[in-house]
Amino acid sequence: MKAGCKVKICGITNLEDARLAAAEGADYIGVVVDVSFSPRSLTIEQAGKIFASPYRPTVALVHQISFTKLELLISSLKPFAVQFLSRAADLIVRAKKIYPGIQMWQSIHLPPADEQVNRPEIERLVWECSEAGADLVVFDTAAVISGSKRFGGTGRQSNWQLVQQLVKNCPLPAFLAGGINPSNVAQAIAFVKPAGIDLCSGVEASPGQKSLNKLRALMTEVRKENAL
Ligand SMILES: O=C(O)c1ccccc1NCC(=O)[C@H](O)[C@H](O)COP(=O)(O)O
Repeated sequence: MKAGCKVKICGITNLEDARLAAAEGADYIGVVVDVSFSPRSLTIEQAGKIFASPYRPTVALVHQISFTKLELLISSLKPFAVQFLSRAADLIVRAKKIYPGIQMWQSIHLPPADEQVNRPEIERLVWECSEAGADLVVFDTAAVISGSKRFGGTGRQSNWQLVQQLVKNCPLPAFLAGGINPSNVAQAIAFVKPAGIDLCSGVEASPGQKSLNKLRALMTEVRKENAL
């Protein structure tokens, strides 16, 4: 991975937003596939056009997927990477043998900043996915929204002091996600020093629709930080 903080714009639901994110300078785009608790989720069929588009390496986000469904997803979409929102060490071991050219990313969820964290458990998950052969981890926030637990797309920050330590000690490249937006992205990059940032709701006009102004404001801040 080249120097400078990478940017993944996630929760892309349509081709125009994929084009916009690429034109504004994002490095990756993310599409949530068949995730019941996401308002931005697409079926494999709906996601096909975005994965076939030429804009940016595209990551498929999945939750509690079977190996058979994972094979179907990979053969249909040919993603740059698969990002697992639930624990997936066993799937990663199997998938790496059959699809060595496809990156396997693991989301690791922390609670919102004002809640207690089980740090040894988080460190164990990092170790587990590293041993399994994952290429990258994403430290994201899980939170209860409107009565149900959401593993991503929450707009909530976790404890960035803790993430700073986790990133520093992580054996894999680590991205920061959760509640990043144009007004806090400079602090996120300068303080946590992640290999990349991953965001969704902070650059939207409404759920599932990206905002050109917010994307542009975000990328201006990222470029300033990357130039320091
Ligand atoms: O975006 C969603 O709707 C979503 C729902 C369930 C799981 C993951 C989801 N998005 C994945 C992402 O990678 C987001 O960029 C990440 O969770 C951060 O979201 P946000 O706090 O909205 O920036």
